[in-house]
Amino acid sequence: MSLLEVENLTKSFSSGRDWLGRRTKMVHAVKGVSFTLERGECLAVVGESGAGKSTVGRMVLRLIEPNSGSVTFDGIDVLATKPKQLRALRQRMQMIFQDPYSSLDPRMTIKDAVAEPLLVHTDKGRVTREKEAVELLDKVGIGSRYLERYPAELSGGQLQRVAIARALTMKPSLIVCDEPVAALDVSVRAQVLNLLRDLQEELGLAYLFVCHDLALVEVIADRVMVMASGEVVETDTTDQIFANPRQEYTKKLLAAIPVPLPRDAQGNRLVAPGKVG
Ligand SMILES: Nc1ncnc2c1ncn2[C@@H]1O[C@H](COP(=O)(O)OP(=O)(O)OP(=O)(O)O)[C@@H](O)[C@H]1O
Repeated sequence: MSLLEVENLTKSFSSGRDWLGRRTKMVHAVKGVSFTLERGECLAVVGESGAGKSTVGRMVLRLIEPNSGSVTFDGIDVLATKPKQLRALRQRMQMIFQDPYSSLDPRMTIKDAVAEPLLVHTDKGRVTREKEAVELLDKVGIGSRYLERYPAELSGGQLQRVAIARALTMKPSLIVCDEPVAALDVSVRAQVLNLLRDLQEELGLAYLFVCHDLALVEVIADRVMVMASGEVVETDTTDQIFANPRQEYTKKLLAAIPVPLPRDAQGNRLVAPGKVG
């Protein structure tokens, strides 16, 4: 049994209103998407803007309710869970958003933000909660001098590290990463990507990695699912997608990568996973 099994997910949104204010136009954002994700695996979801990538990621966590289809996480039918059970389940499948600032409470110190899930979901005492938060922050490269600071006092890269630490507090086995480095300065993207890669290896995490930048995908993903207009175009190992894309759409996406990826004379990539930046 795979960690995550997604079958035939479909989602339409109504957008636009007629002269009476009634919603009219339907956007078919996701049409019959199926895939699996193994424990410890990174599956990238790529495609142009509007392809339906984020909607798929959010439906897996039921942040968006699908119209139809099924999501099975660790044998549990996610779409059938009751609110209390879903809250518990969401601790084991977390999400990291593009904008780390919006995922953190501006009035909470960094240490409290990371310790908060332990307060809400466990009966651990304050000392233990704070100790675990400090350890996690250290693991993501946030030193002790930032513990009592507020989100507004940190850079985008530091905030994304904090958001990652918070996502790890409850020891999830799956993290949906929605464009986790897109909003960061180019100079810190590789560092955060490296961190995600290292954590994946160390903790055996599975990532559903929503990303429009194929250059990043090649570094972190084991497999790639290409989406266009709400549908899956092709899914294959990262090496196959880059070396032998089967679909024209995938070939066009690859051709649009602005800087050719560094390769040796045999065509192998020179930047090994986990060695970026
Ligand atoms: N809440 C919503 N209401 C109406 N339409 C929506 C909503 N969310 C998404 N859509 C539409 O669904 C389609 C897929 O959006 P989605 O954000 O999943 O695409 P994406 O591939 O993640 O693109 P991007 O990288 O630009 O976010 C788009 O046409 C989008 O406008």
